[in-house]
Amino acid sequence: MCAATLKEHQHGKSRVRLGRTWREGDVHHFVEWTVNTMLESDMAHAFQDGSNTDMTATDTQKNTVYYIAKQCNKRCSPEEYAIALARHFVDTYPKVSKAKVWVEQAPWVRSQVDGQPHNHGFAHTGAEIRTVFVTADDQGNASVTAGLKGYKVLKTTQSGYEGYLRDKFTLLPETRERIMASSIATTWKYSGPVSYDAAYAEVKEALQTAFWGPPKSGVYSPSVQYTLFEMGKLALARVPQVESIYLNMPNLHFLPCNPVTSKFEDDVYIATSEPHGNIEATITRGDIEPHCKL
Ligand SMILES: O=c1[nH]c(=O)c2[nH]c(=O)[nH]c2[nH]1
Repeated sequence: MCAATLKEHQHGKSRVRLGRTWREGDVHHFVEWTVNTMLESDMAHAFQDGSNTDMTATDTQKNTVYYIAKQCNKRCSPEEYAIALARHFVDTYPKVSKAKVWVEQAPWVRSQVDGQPHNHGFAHTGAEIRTVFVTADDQGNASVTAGLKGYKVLKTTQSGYEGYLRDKFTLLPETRERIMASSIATTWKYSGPVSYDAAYAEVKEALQTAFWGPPKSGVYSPSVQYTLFEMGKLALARVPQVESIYLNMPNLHFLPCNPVTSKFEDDVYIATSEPHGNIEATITRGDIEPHCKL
């Protein structure tokens, strides 16, 4: 084998995604961070001799990302969090000479319902796309289908999932307290001409209101399925020209996280998008009274 010199080396964990809530009474704060770590350390022997002695495994680094988020028990900036994490690595492991931490914060902002800031509802800014599908035939008929996709919404409480079939394949614990998050894709068909901008705004507001509920108390969701139907019903109730509405709502999971020595207290979550649940339905006009009278 030719002579070779090992130059710079480092090892870390990439794309560790976490959700962190801080509950200040009824008002919840929420961040979603994607964290990358890299450790420069005295680990040449791992590359050269195949010995892993004293190595801080990347799995350990990943667990520490969640652990330090748990330790941040007061609302903090991503900078303060990253400093605490980087310091932890150099202070805890003598072989580590430098820790590098990158954090990306997802653009979740507090939502508004009825012009009021919501206690526990959040919307992702910027990703929403308005869609239109039109047909016109040679008989003078036309149809207009409007829509919205990539609209990410989240609530930190007032969501659960219980009572489902259990068999040997079922591992999911039942809960009445979880984060619910989705990226809404929806299309709705108009029965005739309408003021399209105003109708779009009204449908969107109906979907938001049924998802988050009133600004102070929210509304309990027993499943994405139930909430989806409530959303569709409220859109039909509020905008008479909407003939039917299709809603697709992935269940973007934020899983309870037990960071090493501490217990889950509805505070630190493992953010995932793969795999995710996927729920959809088409709702048409009938004699329906929306439960959500808002
Ligand atoms: O609201 C939910 N609906 C489901 O169909 C489902 N399935 C699952 O595992 N979690 C959930 N949550």
